Amino acid sequence: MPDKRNDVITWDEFFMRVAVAAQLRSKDPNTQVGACIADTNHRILSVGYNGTPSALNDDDFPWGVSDDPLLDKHSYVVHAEANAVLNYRGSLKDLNHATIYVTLFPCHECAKILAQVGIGEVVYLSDKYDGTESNQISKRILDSCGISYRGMSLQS
Ligand SMILES: O=c1ccn([C@H]2C[C@H](O)[C@@H](COP(=O)(O)O)O2)c(=O)[nH]1
Ligand SMILES: [Zn+2]
Repeated sequence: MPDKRNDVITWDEFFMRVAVAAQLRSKDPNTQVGACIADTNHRILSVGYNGTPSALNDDDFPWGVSDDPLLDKHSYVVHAEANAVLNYRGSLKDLNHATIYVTLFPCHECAKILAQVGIGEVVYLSDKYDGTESNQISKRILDSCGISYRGMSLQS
């Protein structure tokens, strides 16, 4: 009888790899973001990545940045975390105490959404906007709502 495999990847690594796979779908040329929401029973509830609303033709919208909001991609992109919440087909109360795995630390707008649906923990790969205004507001929101957050890295 062969022994069972024990060197399997951790749950953290599994869910983060799902988030990394999701970000591969992003058309953003500068920053691709993926998100995976898992419940306390290690079940994946939802996945999302940053992109324009699906009803828009993303060829008709800018992918660069501009001082003119009409010509700036940020005006049209739905963030990965928001998409992961919006893509969930069940009752939003299922997201209570769930963990979101994100490839980029959530901005303050996403932090508000995560707080509102009761996410319990944020696990992130990159915090490349650490110290920016949005990042500081995001951490203030998460701290105030008792949402824990921690960084992790993936083995290559
Ligand atoms: O919480 C976040 C923050 C940002 N995003 C998305 C939005 C944009 O598509 C990119 C950021 O582009 P930059 O060129 O780095 O400004 O990331 C997100 O999905 N979630
Ligand atoms: Zn965001």
